Amino acid sequence: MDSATSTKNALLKRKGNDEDGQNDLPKKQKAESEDESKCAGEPPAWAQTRPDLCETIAWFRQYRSGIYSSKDKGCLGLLIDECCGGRSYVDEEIIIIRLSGGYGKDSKGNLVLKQNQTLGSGSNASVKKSLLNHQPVGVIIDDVGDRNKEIGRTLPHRYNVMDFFLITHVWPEIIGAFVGYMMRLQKIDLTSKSWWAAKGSPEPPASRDFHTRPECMICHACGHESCRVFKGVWACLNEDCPLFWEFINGPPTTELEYDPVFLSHRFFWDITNLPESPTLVPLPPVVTDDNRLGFRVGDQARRGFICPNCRKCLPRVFWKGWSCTVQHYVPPQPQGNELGCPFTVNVEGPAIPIEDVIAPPDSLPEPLGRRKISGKGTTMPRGGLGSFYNQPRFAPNASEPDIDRVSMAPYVRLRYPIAGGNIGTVDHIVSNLAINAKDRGPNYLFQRFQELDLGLRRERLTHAPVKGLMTGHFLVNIGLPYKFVVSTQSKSFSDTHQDVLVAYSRLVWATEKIVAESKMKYQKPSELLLVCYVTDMDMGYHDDGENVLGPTVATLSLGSSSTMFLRMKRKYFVGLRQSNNSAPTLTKDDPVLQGCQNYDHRKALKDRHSQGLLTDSEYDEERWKILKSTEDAPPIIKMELHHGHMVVMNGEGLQKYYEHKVVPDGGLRFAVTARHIKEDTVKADDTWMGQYKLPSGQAYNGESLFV
Ligand SMILES: O=C(O)CCC(=O)C(=O)O
Ligand SMILES: [Fe+2]
Repeated sequence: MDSATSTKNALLKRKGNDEDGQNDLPKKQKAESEDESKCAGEPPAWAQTRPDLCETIAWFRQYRSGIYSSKDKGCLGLLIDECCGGRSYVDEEIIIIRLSGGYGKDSKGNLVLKQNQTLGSGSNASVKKSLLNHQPVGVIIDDVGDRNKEIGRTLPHRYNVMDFFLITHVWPEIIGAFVGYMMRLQKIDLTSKSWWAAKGSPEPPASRDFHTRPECMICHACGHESCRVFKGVWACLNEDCPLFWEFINGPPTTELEYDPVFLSHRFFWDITNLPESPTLVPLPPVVTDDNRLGFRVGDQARRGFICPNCRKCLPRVFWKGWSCTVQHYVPPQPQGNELGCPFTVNVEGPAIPIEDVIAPPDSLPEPLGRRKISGKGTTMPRGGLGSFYNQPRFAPNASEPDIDRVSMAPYVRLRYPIAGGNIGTVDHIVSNLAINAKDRGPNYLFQRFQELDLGLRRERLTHAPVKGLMTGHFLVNIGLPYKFVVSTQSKSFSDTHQDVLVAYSRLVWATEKIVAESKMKYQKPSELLLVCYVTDMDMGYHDDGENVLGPTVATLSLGSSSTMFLRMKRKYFVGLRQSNNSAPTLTKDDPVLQGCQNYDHRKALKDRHSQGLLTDSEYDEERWKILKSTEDAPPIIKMELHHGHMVVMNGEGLQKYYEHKVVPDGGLRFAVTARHIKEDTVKADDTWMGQYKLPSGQAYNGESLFV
């Protein structure tokens, strides 16, 4: 047995003896055992939240399960957490863990295998692929408490990158009542000491035995060869054999322990001959004038890097660039390990000209009447009214708008009424080249929004499926705090640059006009949200929050184009609500909106119920007969939003019953949204932040600013 093996056995033994009378130990022994519970070094990369890790480590873009794989290469990365299985084992160079799939919690909350596993599909097939291909697999170890149970040591951080490993064995076992698979991995680099080895443990041996292999035996029933995995016992490991998991000499009398040779044997790999040598951790780039744009808004803009000082994963959080700062975290994010490191990669540079993000317009505006519906595959029209009208591209099933060239001239107004009574209206207000080029108009604002220090950053979502998940875009909130989606630190209107308020005044003009027509009471916007998108950023389906908002929401688009979709929320479209994997329930107070699934039938039932012809339970029973939780509602409105355009959603029902999403084109784009926040939803101390009176000279009149 080499010295590495004896350390390991010590580790294994200690795992079982954790609480064994530590207090009675003599001083020297106690100090040694305290060292045993600490790691010898620091990980090459670490993160406090899973999203930070997944945005930074290219071989582990897996937000939920423990295995990340690619279709071609198989398993690329895995996470060792608290539930790696009963017979799991971790030492300085070897890891033995279960494969995933088929596990669930029993009545006591223990994770148990609930069905047979196979290697035929999903992540288990990817493990097999990596085994056969000698694909390096990156491993991360997670410490949820103050000590990872598998390794028996306190790890320095929550998520810790270990190293690259190769999968050496995959075999089936009986786990509880079912067949489950296990795998053994060996660290690729055997020359340097692993950072997770015990503090004070010896260096790895200089020379290694690469010849010894575990003892193997051939099963007389199936002819398969299986190696000795467990100490003192042997069983056939061919799951198709009648003698599978039948131990010769009878079932083991004690708990199974790994055979020392199975743990200690090592394979030699010529690293240069492996299929590829991926990068373990990405170091920060050197940003130059030549490559700046790519990091600022292009292909590299969403990459994460490792801080060279403290090795923290740095996802792109700030519009200005990458920054290793405690401000990445907002309560209730973990507060530990905040090193206050000053490292930054700044990507600020000269403003990107508007011409670079919108294609040059082919011509001046076409006469509005000559509209052609474009065919499939045409590219997004850019550059103003002329090209927009050449290719209006309404979504299939989506409604066509009424065109109004007068009431908001020189803007053209496309009005989408929402079917079914009192829901509301959506106005798409189309600008043109002349409007965009006017003094302090959209072209100017696009430039200024890049030059001003607006404080744009990605924020942690408050109701995220994965803790720490960030918005897919940069944002900053002005005026009253708007906390529906993210807990944003708001800036008051009085602390906001005049140029931002120029955008605000344009939205005030648009909303005043539209609300006046609707005969609703005008509620002035008291909040302004600036959203900035670069490559790969978007905003999925959401509503803006009918409980905290007045009924009017208006957005000004600046820069690159995008498409906005509006659809009925699923629970109203199908009449059933379903959260996660739970069984569907009937939508309470189903309004049965025009355009929902089974409208006629559902409406007839609702009418009979409200006339007292059906009791509550009869109504529910009848609904269960016809409602099916099938698909999401198709979008009823699809709007192409180009530079300078505005959208006004007016009506509470639009946020309550409908949801919208924005799919940007990929270039730099700002969306400026004005909302009225209900004051009773804001802390009294904060109300001053939303107070703002446009000084004379700042109100927009539809042409240019009054100056
Ligand atoms: O990007 C946009 O145009 C709209 C953004 C939006 O829906 C929002 O901020 O809630
Ligand atoms: Fe929105």
